[in-house]
Amino acid sequence: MDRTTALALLPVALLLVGLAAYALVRLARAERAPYLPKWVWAPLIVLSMPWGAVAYLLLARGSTGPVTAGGAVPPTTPPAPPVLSPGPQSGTDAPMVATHGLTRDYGAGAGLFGVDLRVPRGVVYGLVGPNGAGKSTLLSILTGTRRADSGTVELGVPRTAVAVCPDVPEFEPWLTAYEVVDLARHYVAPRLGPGAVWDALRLTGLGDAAGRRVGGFSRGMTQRLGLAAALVGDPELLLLDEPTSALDPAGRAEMLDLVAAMRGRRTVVFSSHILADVQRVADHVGVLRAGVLLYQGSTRTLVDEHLAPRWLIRLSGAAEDVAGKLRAQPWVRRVELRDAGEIRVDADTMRHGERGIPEVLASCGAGLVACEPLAADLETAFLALTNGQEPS
Ligand SMILES: Nc1ncnc2c1ncn2[C@@H]1O[C@H](COP(=O)(O)OP(=O)(O)OP(=O)(O)O)[C@@H](O)[C@H]1O
Repeated sequence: MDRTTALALLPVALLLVGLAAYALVRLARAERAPYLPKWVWAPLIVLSMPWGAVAYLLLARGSTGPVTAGGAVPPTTPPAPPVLSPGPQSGTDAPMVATHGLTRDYGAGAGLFGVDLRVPRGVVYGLVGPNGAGKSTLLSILTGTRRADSGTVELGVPRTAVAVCPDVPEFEPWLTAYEVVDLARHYVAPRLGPGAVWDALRLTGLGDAAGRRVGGFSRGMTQRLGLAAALVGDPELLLLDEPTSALDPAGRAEMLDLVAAMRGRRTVVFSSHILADVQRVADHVGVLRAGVLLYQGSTRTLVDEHLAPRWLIRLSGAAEDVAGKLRAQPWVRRVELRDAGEIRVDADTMRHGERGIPEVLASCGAGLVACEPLAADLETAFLALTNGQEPS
């Protein structure tokens, strides 16, 4: 080869080497490679220049795309890149979701401020807060559809193992339910067969509606379809925005059972304004107010911490004596004498009640039927934390 030909071919050679180098860098940074192990891709890229590099870049692009709303329809415009430092974390104790100082300031006090979220693996995590607390902002940053001003998000799984379901999922009205979920399968889990589509439809109670066009679906059915589309890829992390908002009581109960059954197998983060629902299925809870995470941890602990020091006493005989003696105790705040020998007592502290009530009952020789602390619920704890602001 003469010098002139060699010089003419130099840019092409540089381009091929550059392409291979770029593919190798992408491969090295990827958590896992599409279809083949990483150690197979590396020599393939080098030895079959440029075809190995081209094939890798095309396939990798398809397999690491953004998580789709409802897991079904690819977004028409790419979402703004969130502040993300994904990378799976090692060890079973590593949280499934961890944010560090997540901030999105909309101005005038609205937004999200320094949120350090920790979602352990395998839990059902309920996100609650009053109107405008920042729940949607937080969820949309986690899903990658909104950008944070500062802070980071770490996910314990690749983004391909994350599925999202918005509160009002939207689908092309002329598609059937089967086609919607099948489309999601093609996009997020082509390795799975049509059986996965049927499983997801049946699980969400849409097996009989598989052939119906979704344009005629009610809001509740559309919400279930969104969940089916999200579940078809067998995600490890499921992010649900108000999953029960459009459902009637029976549909809500079914959806909650479905979510509860995922505990241990998947990690579910869901926002809800129905605190009874959250208390029923969420073993962990995060309480947001004005963009600040006021509490996160076990739902049980939150409720227990706000147990009202209040007891219900049932007596077999006349309760007036006992009520009178209780009123005379310095640690008793309030005594309510009810019909049928029932007394409700508010004490200063749980400890005072636990010790003082049995003493008073014994000193009166009262015929005791029952004496039980009145359980607080998540609503009580929530209102105490948020200064009486209603959840929304
Ligand atoms: N794009 C935006 N630009 C400016 N302000 C916004 C924007 N999005 C949300 N906000 C404001 O940020 C605050 C938090 O909103 P966000 O929707 O995250 O709260 P939320 O807890 O989901 O409320 P809701 O329960 O009412 O849906 C609100 O005051 C809202 O008005």
